[in-house]
Amino acid sequence: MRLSGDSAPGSMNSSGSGNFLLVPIPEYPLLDCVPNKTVKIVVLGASNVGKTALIVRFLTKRFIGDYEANTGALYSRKVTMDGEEVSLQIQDTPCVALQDDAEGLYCQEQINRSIYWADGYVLVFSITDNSSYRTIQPLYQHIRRIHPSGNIPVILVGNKSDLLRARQVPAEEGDMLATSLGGVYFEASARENHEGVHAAFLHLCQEVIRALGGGNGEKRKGGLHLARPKSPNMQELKRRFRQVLSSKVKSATTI
Ligand SMILES: Nc1nc2c(ncn2[C@@H]2O[C@H](COP(=O)(O)OP(=O)(O)OP(=O)(O)O)[C@@H](O)[C@H]2O)c(=O)[nH]1
Repeated sequence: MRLSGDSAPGSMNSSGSGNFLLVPIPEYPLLDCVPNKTVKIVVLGASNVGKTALIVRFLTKRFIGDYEANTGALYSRKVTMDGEEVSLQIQDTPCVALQDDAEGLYCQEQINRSIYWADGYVLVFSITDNSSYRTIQPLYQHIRRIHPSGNIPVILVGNKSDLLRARQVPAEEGDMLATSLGGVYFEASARENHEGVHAAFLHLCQEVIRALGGGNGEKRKGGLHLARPKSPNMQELKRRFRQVLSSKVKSATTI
């Protein structure tokens, strides 16, 4: 589906006009995909922490005030990193939740598939919501169960850093947790700042490329075998585009 701008289906140029471009990944590779350089990232976290807002901010530099609870959209973009073209694929996911006993994690099958599929992980909590922070450790353990061996490129994002007065999670705790997971902590505000969000995604992309050894071959062997997540259907995409193009656009920053 081609909505605006000059991108071929399945690709997004990192430069260009201020048009809002979110293009679904097709089920089959397209000719303009960058061979051997695909970075697959999944964004995970509890409800309402800003997963969709972060992705939209990263891809478009914009913040859209309200999002419907998402069912898991997959976005594609072509970016240039360190002078090389990379096909970046970002999977948004429905929320995960702790079970009542706070031991286990409720994770839809669709999310498990995304975890298996991905090369890198953005774990998001809101600095204003301690329970979303407490979800991160079990979430990481869940990822580990799906990928029992090997390096797991991960970043931890404490979102909503603009809401300082409502802060429930100190930055030091975010730092410590990220370190214990083998990742880096970023505090960001999808609402107020593009740079922080961009820096976080960029860092993860670089980690993924490093972990894949510059190529895109068969990465982690073993673990569960789960099929690639499905692209969102056209109806869902049309709905999301309408939403994005509606008057709810709060910021008119252009790419
Ligand atoms: N103040 C503030 N609000 C934010 C920020 N990021 C997101 N929000 C708001 O938080 C709410 C949830 O944002 P979403 O992006 O839908 O969060 P999500 O994690 O995808 O939510 P689920 O679909 O429930 O999983 C929305 O009302 C956003 O406007 C932020 O950085 N600061």
